[in-house]
Amino acid sequence: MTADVKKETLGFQTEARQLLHLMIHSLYSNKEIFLRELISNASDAIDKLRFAALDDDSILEGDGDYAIRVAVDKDARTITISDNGVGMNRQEVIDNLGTIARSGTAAFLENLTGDQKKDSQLIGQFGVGFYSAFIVAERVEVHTRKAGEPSEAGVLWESHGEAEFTLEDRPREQRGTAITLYLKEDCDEFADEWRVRSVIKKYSDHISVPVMMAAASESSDDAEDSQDDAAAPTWETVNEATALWTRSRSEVSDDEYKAFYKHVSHDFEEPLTWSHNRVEGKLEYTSLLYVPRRAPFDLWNREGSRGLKLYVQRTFIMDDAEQFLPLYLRFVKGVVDSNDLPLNVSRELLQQDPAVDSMRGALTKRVLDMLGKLAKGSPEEYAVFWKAFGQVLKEGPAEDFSNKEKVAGLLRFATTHTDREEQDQGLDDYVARMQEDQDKIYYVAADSFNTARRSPHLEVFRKRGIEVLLLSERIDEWLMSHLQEYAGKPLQDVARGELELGDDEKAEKEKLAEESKDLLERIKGVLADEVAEVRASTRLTDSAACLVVGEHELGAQMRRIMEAAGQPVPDTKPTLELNTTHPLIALLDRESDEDRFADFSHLVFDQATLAEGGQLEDPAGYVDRLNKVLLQLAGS
Ligand SMILES: Nc1ncnc2c1ncn2[C@@H]1O[C@H](COP(=O)(O)OP(=O)(O)OP(=O)(O)O)[C@@H](O)[C@H]1O
Repeated sequence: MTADVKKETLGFQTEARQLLHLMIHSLYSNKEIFLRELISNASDAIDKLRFAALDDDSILEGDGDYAIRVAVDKDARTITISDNGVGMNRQEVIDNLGTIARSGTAAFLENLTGDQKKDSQLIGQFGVGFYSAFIVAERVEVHTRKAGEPSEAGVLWESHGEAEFTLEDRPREQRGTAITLYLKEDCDEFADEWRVRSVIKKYSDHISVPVMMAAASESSDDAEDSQDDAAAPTWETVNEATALWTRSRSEVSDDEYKAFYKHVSHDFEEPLTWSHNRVEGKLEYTSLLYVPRRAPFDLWNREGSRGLKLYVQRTFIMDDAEQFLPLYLRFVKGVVDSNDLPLNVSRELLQQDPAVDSMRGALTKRVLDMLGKLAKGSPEEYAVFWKAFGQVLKEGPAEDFSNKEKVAGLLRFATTHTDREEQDQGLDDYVARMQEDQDKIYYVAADSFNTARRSPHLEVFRKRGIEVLLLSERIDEWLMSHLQEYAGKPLQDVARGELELGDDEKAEKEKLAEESKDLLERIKGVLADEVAEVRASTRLTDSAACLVVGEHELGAQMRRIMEAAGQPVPDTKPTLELNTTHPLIALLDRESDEDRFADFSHLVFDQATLAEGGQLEDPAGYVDRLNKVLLQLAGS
């Protein structure tokens, strides 16, 4: 018979071992969370079974009374969490409790610094799950049997949370999973019934499955009594046990909303804000949407997990239902519970269902309104949001044409108004500060904040006190190409096309062009290969020159990004604009030596390229010419 028992010892996957080690050593100050994690897993296991039973209820073996039971034994110093959920077979136990298969894990582990304090914050972002048992336990036993399989299929998993675990066959009458923690010496508070009750109330009230403990009157500190109770306890429900989103808003406290967020998001931090709504009418559904405080590791991974937990008439259907929100709102977490979708809905069906489309439209508006409210009501919290998710929101105008204006109102920028790197100015702020005769929203794009801020293109704007948005993120120029206007005001790149800030400017420009006609032509002759045109500038006050691209051409910043990505870019030349009042340009005008004139012209062009953060085609040539001029000036 013993041959059947098949006990084997297996090693944890390296990453799992790392995680275990880290967890045990860094989450010490927050021990009680293990209970939340294990109850959360038990509730997920029950949700999964409930869902599987929609197809075939024989899997329930006649027991549809779902419950999670928590039993403590003070003398043995154990706590056991059992559920009658789906359970696991041998292979699933190996896969789930010996490795870490979740996406983002690798990224998480790469981010570890070895600094305990920092790492424990990281782990908070990551969600710890089953392994958190080892924060309080020196040994953990998992006895489980998959629903629908015979009792002989039961498996016992056991580990001290170090390098290995063992696995053996152990029949189990009851389907589902029982996890027993043999508590560390200084963790025996978790074998105390009242302590455990209070932790359950704190974290698991919102879980829709009853979490039960032996009735209070029956368990006592007396060792003998608790043994008797263990034989036939009367169980009573400790948590609220109604799905939180089905309750009315006025009945749910902020703490409950926060606890529920942690359950659905596996985030340790509190959410920034949330929105809970019941919709009645043509479509009936309830949604509870949260905005997290921090970006998950897989935010930039297009296959990363996103989407909402979908329930149909309170039955859990799937995680990560991404059809209910657009990609640029992929940071939103929460639940949607529909009364209209069929219980057997699949991902494929969701894609085709017109009800899903209209829910998506409404949920998108909800999220945008929630963000709008946050921005208005608590700008500091909104700044936290913007730091974490601003770049994702910038994808909005391109992805979601119908909400372009709404999304644009939520964007935040650095501008010349504050001249600080913080992106904290909205377009509404900008529009409110616009000058009387100003009809455009101006921006400059560069590859860093400082390059943008020091751009020669800004000179005339600064002189006239006209505000300019300072853009320095890769996505910005692309964003602007989709945004085009806000509040009826076109967005204008200050480095593009001909600039006329007022009527007087036009006349001035014509005058300048006329006066310096010869010089401009002379330079154009020298730089014919580099520039499309040379003209007198009204943009500059301090700098000698700047480059300008055509109204409909690729911006310089976009061009650099595309080149860096190895993408083909159209072969167009910029226009060189000169500040004809600048002493250097005056010097150029007086230069009669043609060679020196050519060197000077190239220098001016190269400097204009450098000032906007561009790369020189021939940096060595630039250095040669510059040195030549310097030596001449020094008289040698
Ligand atoms: N009580 C349980 N019943 C059935 N399966 C379970 C149970 N507890 C854990 N598992 C399985 O083990 C897997 C790993 O659990 P773990 O808590 O480490 O991660 P997770 O639940 O996937 O992620 P997180 O804890 O961050 O939510 C689960 O996905 C689930 O498949």
